[in-house]
Amino acid sequence: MKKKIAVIGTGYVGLVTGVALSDIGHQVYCLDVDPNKIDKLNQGISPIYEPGLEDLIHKNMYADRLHFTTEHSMAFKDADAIYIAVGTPERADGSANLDFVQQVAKDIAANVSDRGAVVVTKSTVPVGTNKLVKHWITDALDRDVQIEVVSNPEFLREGSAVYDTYHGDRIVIGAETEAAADLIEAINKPFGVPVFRTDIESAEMIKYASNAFLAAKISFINEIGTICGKLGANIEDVAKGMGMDKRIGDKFLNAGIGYGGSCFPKDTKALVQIAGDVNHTFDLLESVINVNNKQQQIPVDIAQMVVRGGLAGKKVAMLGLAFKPNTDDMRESASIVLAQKLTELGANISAYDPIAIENAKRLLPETVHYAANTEEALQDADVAIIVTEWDEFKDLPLTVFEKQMKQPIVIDGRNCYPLSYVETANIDYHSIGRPSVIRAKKSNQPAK
Ligand SMILES: NC(=O)c1ccc[n+]([C@@H]2O[C@H](COP(=O)([O-])OP(=O)(O)OC[C@H]3O[C@@H](n4cnc5c(N)ncnc54)[C@H](O)[C@@H]3O)[C@@H](O)[C@H]2O)c1
Ligand SMILES: O=c1ccn([C@@H]2O[C@H](COP(=O)(O)OP(=O)(O)O[C@H]3O[C@H](CO)[C@@H](O)[C@H](O)[C@H]3O)[C@@H](O)[C@H]2O)c(=O)[nH]1
Repeated sequence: MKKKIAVIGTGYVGLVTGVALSDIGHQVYCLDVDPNKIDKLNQGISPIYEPGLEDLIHKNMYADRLHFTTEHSMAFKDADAIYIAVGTPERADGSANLDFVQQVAKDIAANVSDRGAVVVTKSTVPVGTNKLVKHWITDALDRDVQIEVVSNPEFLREGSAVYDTYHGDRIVIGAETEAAADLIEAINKPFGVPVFRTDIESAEMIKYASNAFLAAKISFINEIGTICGKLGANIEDVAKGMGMDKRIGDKFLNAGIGYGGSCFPKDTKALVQIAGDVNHTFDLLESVINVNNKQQQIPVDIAQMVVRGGLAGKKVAMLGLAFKPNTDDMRESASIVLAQKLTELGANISAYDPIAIENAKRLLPETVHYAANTEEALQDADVAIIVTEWDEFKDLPLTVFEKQMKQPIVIDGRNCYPLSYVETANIDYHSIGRPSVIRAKKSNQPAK
């Protein structure tokens, strides 16, 4: 069943969704208000780094199934379904800002075909928003047009977004009517991903609850890691032993310097607000957020403790800037907080990331020097901090730290190397929730 679909917003979610929907055979019009993005896309250039995405853009543009435009009339004309995939950023109080969604609702009212359409919300929105969207559209309509709304939250991860779209664990469809749910289920059928149908409010909540639960798993393991560090236990083994219990599961138990990105930080805060709106204090989630904030301080504390004479005037190499590997996304990356704190302490930062440097330049202190490669970042450094676990760093022979640095002191915020390997190298190595390995003694020391 081939349909005409408009996807509004060509960011990480909208672009991947639009491209994938065209790839399974639909006629897709991706619309964005940013003409630069649309220009690039029309030249076959992806404005974001996402493995596999650009090839799919070329393939489906060539097959004449995938189109990019800033013209609402073109995107909305005869569309069976209109996907909303615009941002829902954080307001100052932590709640979700729905201004972009509301603007799209107005644009739909002004441009939707007379035969109507199903409006599908992919953006992460608070419970009740889809009904508001329907209200916004019908209020602004000057004609009698049939509009249905469907909540279809997105669960893709950046860095593996294309893969996730084809291999997701579930597609959640929250709809008011069977007919609207049937249409969205049929559109997605070629993906072969299991579908879970529910009411709109539950679908909206599934998205926030899922992200909050995953964030809680990370903060939990990070707290256990801190205790392990003080007691000489190894968080990696602890997580492995816990994860073998199928009820716990072995995913999302990697201790590190905390979660970042465009979703977990904002969605956890938004859920605290959503709960607050119905007079519930979400104590557990507030702790999850507090633990995450503390986690980003750990490499700074270690650096202050292990670099003789403090960090003022010292060269700190930061390896990795993106909030996770395989993305150029810098939103809420731990590197931002770290760079600020290190700069305040007078350190000279030399940073390297395989992909995210251009985006980093807009967010990190101006004094940060950007190196062309790992070796340059490490050259004569007094301490190195691994922020993002890119394969490039995980595959690095540890002798590079020995050779390049003034003092081979490595603070690994992502536990990239097995301790057995570190013990063969001539470096001081501190990681998260694992014993430190110190050059002179080469004996295990509990991390502070
Ligand atoms: N990034 C992710 O991994 C991810 C995963 C699941 C869900 N989400 C959710 O999906 C939504 C989008 O996230 P994103 O990361 O793709 O955002 P993004 O910032 O990368 O992209 C949003 C796009 O929408 C465009 N836009 C804004 N207003 C518009 C309008 N009125 N009309 C047309 N285009 C408009 C912007 O120019 C931008 O290109 C958010 O609600 C987010 O929480 C994101
Ligand atoms: O064991 C782990 C797993 C992840 N992280 C960190 O958590 C953050 C988020 O990672 P990940 O979930 O892989 O990336 P996102 O692209 O932010 O994806 C999350 O957020 C999206 C937006 O809502 C959802 O769609 C996805 O399902 C959800 O995984 C990153 O900073 C990771 O470094 C850890 O610290 N430890």
